[in-house]
Amino acid sequence: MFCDDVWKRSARLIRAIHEHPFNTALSAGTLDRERFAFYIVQDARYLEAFSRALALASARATDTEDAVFFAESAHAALAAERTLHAGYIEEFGLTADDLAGIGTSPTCLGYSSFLQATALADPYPVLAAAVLPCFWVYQDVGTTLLENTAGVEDHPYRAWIATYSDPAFAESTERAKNITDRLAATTDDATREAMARAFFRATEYEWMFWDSAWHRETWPTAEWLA
Ligand SMILES: Cc1ncc(C[n+]2csc(CCO)c2C)c(N)n1
Repeated sequence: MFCDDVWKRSARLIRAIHEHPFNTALSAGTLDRERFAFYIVQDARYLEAFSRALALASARATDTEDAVFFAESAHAALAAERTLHAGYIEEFGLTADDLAGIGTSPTCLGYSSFLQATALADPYPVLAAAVLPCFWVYQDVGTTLLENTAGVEDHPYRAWIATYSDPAFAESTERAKNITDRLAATTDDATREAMARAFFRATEYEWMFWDSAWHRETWPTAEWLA
């Protein structure tokens, strides 16, 4: 199956995501607020782009059930997750001015642009493969975080962990995998190869997204603009 194959081929990258200092610190509850705040702000921007890519997947879906799934996911990305983000933004005491002053990072823009370009210019099966790591990687990381933090009281990132370890979320991941497997099974070799490349690229961006939050990535040229 396509999904099992690309997941296996991503094993080293997935391990690097689990072992990334951002995620080990998140798990230990020692992740500093500045890094998490940076992540949340970038993620809120990413989610807007991701939601548009899912809405386009819904519009382009050839199967009505798949269209429903992508439309619901587009809504969930904006609604449920924004509640989570709004909660943390309030907790960190970030004002509208603070948010406006935090530029979109190169990695956030890269991942968002990649998804939107794929949504607009690539075959529909490639788009399905490109959005899959977003579901799968978070479900995988969320479940591991829940296992590792089950006994911890008052974990500062409990709400984040609960969102991604929710069984309903595992169900969405299964749906996204089933859709992608079905599309891969019924398309040609060249498109299947493009699907694998899109899956790997998105998974690389998932690692980069955490890494960019850890380093609070900025534009190296930012200071040269007035
Ligand atoms: C960089 C980044 N990648 C994936 C997710 C997870 N995620 C966001 S929306 C959605 C599906 C619909 O709820 C999922 C799984 C995230 N938050 N940030």
